[in-house]
Amino acid sequence: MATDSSNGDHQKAGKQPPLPSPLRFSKFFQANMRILVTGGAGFIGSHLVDRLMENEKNEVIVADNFFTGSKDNLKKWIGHPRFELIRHDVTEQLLVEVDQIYHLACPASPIFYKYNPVKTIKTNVIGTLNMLGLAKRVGARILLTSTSEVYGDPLIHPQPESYWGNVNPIGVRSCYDEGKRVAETLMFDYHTQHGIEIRIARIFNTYGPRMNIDDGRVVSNFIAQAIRGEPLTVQVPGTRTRSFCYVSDMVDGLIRLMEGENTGPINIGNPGEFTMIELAENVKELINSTVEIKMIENTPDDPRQRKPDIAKAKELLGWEPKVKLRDGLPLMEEDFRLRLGVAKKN
Ligand SMILES: NC(=O)c1ccc[n+]([C@@H]2O[C@H](COP(=O)([O-])OP(=O)(O)OC[C@H]3O[C@@H](n4cnc5c(N)ncnc54)[C@H](O)[C@@H]3O)[C@@H](O)[C@H]2O)c1
Ligand SMILES: O=c1ccn([C@@H]2O[C@H](COP(=O)(O)OP(=O)(O)O[C@H]3OC[C@@H](O)[C@H](O)[C@H]3O)[C@@H](O)[C@H]2O)c(=O)[nH]1
Repeated sequence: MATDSSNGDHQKAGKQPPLPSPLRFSKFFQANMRILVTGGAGFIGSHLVDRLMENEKNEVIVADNFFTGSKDNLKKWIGHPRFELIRHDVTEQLLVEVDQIYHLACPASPIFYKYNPVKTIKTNVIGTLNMLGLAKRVGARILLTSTSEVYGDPLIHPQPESYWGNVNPIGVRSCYDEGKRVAETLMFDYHTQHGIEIRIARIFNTYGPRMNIDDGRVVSNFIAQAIRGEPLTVQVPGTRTRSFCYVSDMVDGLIRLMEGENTGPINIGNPGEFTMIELAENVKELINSTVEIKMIENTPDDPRQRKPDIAKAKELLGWEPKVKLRDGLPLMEEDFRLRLGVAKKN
């Protein structure tokens, strides 16, 4: 294991950050905080927007190309005076005046990020470069949603931030995991070279309401299958593990990271670890005990195990997840039943 203690945390920039807008220092007028959320029409992004909009001092701008996201996720904010939605692809430049940038834009489900791998890596590399260029011009603080996938198929378990990972650079997942690794590198290079204030969250598998029904990720697949009375498709061997974080906990962690003093990278995830068979059994028990569990083929390079070490998040952000898997699944079930139009039988 590589244990370089200078792995990003508290790294001191060589340069002073660019000055934020003069409005920030205006004597007589308390400006609202302008916040850009890229990928804000997606699953995590739209929950983040909900939370940011609760604060009346925030103006929120969402930039999204709607590849996996949808206006529907933001419908309650469209037309609100503190909210703006822009159809924009982050691989192109964006000129807006903001104080903070939450940079989430990137398809997250393997079936979507593998669909057009060249576009995925462009989104991660050129998209992150563009957002860093914007942060540099306007003096904004920028947070990147990186991923547990930077640890690849991890040989250290659970994964601390100091672990450098075990990633296949030319595999079918590389457009995403190597893309995010480059995005992290760009964040630190802009921080060191230009003094940009950066924050990096390494997000572990997150679930909750508003995931696309056809998203393809395991929790949304199993819940939709259980509600429809279809077999739960467990990919072989069924002993792969993941640790699932409910979306409200995730949003709380992201905001704490943005508002805190630490650059990260910081793992944000729920350390409760489950095999895919265990997950299927939980879904079966909670949602529909009549469905069967069906073993199906897996995809290449599927990480064998994943569980976050969240000691840093606890210590530096005062954060830990509150929602257990067995409490989060029924909350997601409610939303899926509404969207699928299938009521629960008593
Ligand atoms: N959900 C998870 O389990 C998880 C885990 C680790 C990291 N993350 C990261 O969190 C972020 C959000 O994930 P999510 O689960 O909400 O995914 P999502 O697919 O629901 O949301 C991604 C959003 O980004 C938009 N987008 C994609 N490419 C874009 C582009 N080129 N320009 C502008 N918009 C673009 C999509 O339309 C969508 O609204 C992603 O960066 C993802 O890598 C998520
Ligand atoms: O129907 C399914 C779907 C998936 N799976 C299994 O469930 C596990 C999790 O797969 P998912 O597709 O949900 O997500 P992964 O953990 O592979 O990737 C995710 O990791 C973190 C994020 O960056 C992204 O959201 C995504 O890349 C895998 O072992 C997969 O083989 C099933 O058993 N059945």
